[in-house]
Amino acid sequence: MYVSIWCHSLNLSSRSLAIVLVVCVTLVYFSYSFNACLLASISRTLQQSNLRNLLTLQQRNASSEAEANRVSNASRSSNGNSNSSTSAGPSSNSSSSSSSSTTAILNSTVSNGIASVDGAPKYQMLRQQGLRPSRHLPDTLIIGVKKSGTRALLEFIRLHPDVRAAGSEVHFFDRHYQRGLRWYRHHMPYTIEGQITMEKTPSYFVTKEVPQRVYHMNTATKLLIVVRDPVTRAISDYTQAASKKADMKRFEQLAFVNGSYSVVDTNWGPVKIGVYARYLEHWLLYFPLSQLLFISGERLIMDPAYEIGRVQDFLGLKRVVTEKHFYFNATKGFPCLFKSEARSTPHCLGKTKGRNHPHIDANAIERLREFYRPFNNKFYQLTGINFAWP
Ligand SMILES: Nc1ncnc2c1ncn2[C@@H]1O[C@H](COP(=O)(O)OS(=O)(=O)O)[C@@H](OP(=O)(O)O)[C@H]1O
Repeated sequence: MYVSIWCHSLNLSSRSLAIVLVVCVTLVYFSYSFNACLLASISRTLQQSNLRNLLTLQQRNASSEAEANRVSNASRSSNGNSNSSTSAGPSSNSSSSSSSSTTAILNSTVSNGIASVDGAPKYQMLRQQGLRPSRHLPDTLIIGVKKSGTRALLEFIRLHPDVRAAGSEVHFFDRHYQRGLRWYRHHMPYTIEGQITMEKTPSYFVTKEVPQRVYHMNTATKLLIVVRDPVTRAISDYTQAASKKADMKRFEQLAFVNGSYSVVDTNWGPVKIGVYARYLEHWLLYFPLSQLLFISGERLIMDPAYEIGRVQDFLGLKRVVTEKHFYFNATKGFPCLFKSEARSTPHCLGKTKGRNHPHIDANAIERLREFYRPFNNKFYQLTGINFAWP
């Protein structure tokens, strides 16, 4: 009645009234439906993530008692209890003075190797189910080798729901060691029980102090090492440096002493890093070969699923990341990722990965190959793998 009076007073015809009413009803209907959909979608998302976490936990609990031992091992050695290890240890000489200073740092900075997130409301649901997300020191490190495909490896393996990784290179063991393990742990992502914490800093492989420091953090740390033909690696390293410095000398001028190709400049970083055997020998003073996994940088490009399969086996993970997650992107010239098996969200590494290399004189390349050959052979012998670099 009021509407009719109102319409009369506005001198509207009954047709106009009908149109106004239809528009109003439609608006009310759409607004109601939109809100209902929004609420349903939010609630579905919450339920799914919750369920996924529960499933992950159940899977891990069922399949991996050893994994639980590993986690408790990590906590033990975080407490400075590295003597309880059954893995290969350093020679008594090498662990003397700096060993005790390391232990001092451990004792002063870490109470139990774990930082939990009590009080954060977003974790309330997980806590109600007895799951306590917390930050842990890494169980696994990608220690190198620079420019061999370490970023690709990390991006590929972190597709696995049981792997959580620090986003950027933390450089704890080579640059920030004095900040202590509490600082390091704070840079790790939150994990729930059964998830692996991972970090990659490629300079760890070539930094002298790092093997002993990792050993003192956790003797059971698993080490992933991507290696690539040292000549291509050197050129890649040079290409990266040249991209940051406009007046960089040519590769051939830097790789050899006095500009001739007779003497290789072994003090030049890009050349020096490629003598893998020298650095590996140092790591083997602290860790048995069984704790190291070598990944071929070449094969990581040609057949990423194969290499990621090996990595999952090595880490005791179910093979969740498979060939279904990869596709070859012809524009990029490299394998790229689907972030799920449903082949959604394609993703390639950024522009700094997969750069065009400058042309290098073939004689310079041949001379470098000759230089590396004995070191490569030594590396094959130490690892038991023939990488067949030319
Ligand atoms: N899928 C995919 N996409 C792009 N690039 C790939 C991929 N897999 C391996 N690579 C190779 O990774 C090289 C860079 O190595 P790193 O990630 O170890 O570099 S870094 O040390 O972290 O700077 C990079 O070296 P450059 O080609 O010289 O850029 C690549 O050859």
